[in-house]
Amino acid sequence: MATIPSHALRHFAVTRPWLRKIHCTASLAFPSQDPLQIHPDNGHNGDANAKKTNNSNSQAFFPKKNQVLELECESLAFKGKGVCKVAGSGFVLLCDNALPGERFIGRVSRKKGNYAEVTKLKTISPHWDFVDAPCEYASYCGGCKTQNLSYQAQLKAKEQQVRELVIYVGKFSDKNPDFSSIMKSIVPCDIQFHYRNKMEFSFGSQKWLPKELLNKKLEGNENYALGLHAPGYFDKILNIDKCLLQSEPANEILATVQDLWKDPELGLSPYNVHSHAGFLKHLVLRTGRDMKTSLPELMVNFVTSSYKPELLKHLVEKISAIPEVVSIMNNVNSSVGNTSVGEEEYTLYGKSTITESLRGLTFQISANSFFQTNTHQAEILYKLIEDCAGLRGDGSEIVLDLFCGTGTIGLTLAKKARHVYGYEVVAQAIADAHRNAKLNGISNATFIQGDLNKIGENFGKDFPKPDIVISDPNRPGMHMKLIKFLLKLKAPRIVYVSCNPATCARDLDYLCHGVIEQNIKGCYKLKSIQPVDMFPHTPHIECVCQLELLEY
Ligand SMILES: C[S@@+](CC[C@H](N)C(=O)[O-])C[C@H]1O[C@@H](n2cnc3c(N)ncnc32)[C@H](O)[C@@H]1O
Repeated sequence: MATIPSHALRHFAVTRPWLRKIHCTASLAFPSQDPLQIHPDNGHNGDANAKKTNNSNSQAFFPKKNQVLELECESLAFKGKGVCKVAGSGFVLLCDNALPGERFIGRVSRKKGNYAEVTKLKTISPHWDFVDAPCEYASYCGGCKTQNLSYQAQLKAKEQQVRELVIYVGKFSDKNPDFSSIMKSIVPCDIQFHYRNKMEFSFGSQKWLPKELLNKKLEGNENYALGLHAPGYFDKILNIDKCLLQSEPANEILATVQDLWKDPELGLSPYNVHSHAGFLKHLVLRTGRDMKTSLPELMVNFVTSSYKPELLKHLVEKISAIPEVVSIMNNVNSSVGNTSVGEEEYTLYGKSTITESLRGLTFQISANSFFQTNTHQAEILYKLIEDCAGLRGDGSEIVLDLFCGTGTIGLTLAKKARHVYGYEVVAQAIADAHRNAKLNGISNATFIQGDLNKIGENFGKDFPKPDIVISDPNRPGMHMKLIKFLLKLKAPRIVYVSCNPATCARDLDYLCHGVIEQNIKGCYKLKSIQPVDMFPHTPHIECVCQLELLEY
């Protein structure tokens, strides 16, 4: 199963080979042709010669596993990895935690076809836009990969990534005079810390320490850790006392739990993912807002392997004394799986939901409901979606909200529409969407549970032809069945919201240029693509794309 169509990759694989790793549910198979082959009619002849040079260089140089190299990072790519080259060679090596302009010594950890991965050993000279990372864990924690890159440089790197994907995977030529008006500048997030309304911490029996601290002896239950998973490990936890991405009251709760939970008198133990013994699995902190006072209100969710409320009593007493805490929940997940969603849920203190508002609507959020994790930037994102949807506001239009989650996008559009139809695979999210509609007095919205990867011939018969389709898939993007359905449906407008610019570019290519291998014509014109930074310091990029049906 592969995703990026061969015609796009012929060119792109040479300089951006990691794109071959992007899997999705589309059914096209990646051809077994040599990805280094540059085809003369690939539509990017302007660059072909440069890439040929690059190609021959990269073939002349091929590093061995464990080889130590001096490298320079040129840009950031997929998952925030640095794109690096050996001086004088076009060969691409990807490195975690390498930033543009940085020169460093790295060891080849993995060879992958026509590129390799390296582990950074030592920085020779730092990157162009170095800033001191405010978080003490930034160098070790896999969450904020770019905290010591200036925010302006982070934005530039994200914008460049989207632009390259749109050109090389989406096949929208930057020589086209409309290109600069289609490709919008990234919308920055004006709150760069404390923006996350949800954080999930894990308890573990193996504390992870970075190499430089390894000689610090760990004794007794000092091995117990509460924090974030060490990058690349499912069983090792980086112990942390605070996270600069979450709210201040959430940090107060984390610090209170850290102070207390290792006390042997409480009899608490972390869950061991190997032996499956132990009680505490996760601590999930969610920040909402009191609708009357606009002050923060917090939910604390202890995920445990069994239901033993007496063990949590002391923690609950101390945490409930923090004024912002309005809800303490206990999700019991007795399976060997280590997710935070329990098969049973108990309220240990206060109410079972917290509230938040978005575009003037109120949402009730339970421990396991999906809600956009950066509320501040979600306001901006949803305004952009509304602008792109361009509803007339006379209540005559039908909106189809694909991958609707808890219905937030569709509900914010409902007041201007005749009817909204939402589709989503998770039953709980559909139940939340109905609850949210009721809570906001919205009666012109229907939410239906269904798997959009498995749509059949009858899909589309249960709702009238939409005037506007909103599609907001998760990272794998849209399934080929859904692409074909949309190309047949021919709704006048599509707003494609994406959290993965690579699969987004691929799907835009299909919708606008067709699926060449299957002799299917595209029928949309890309009007705009707007990158939005929802998560500063992380590699994530959101995009809002506006597509209009071509007139024949
Ligand atoms: C990026 S979220 C968008 C949620 C929502 N539009 C919002 O803004 O809150 C993607 C949603 O797609 C849903 N989803 C994933 N795969 C799906 C599938 N095959 N069929 C239907 N929904 C799916 C997920 O459960 C998730 O709620």
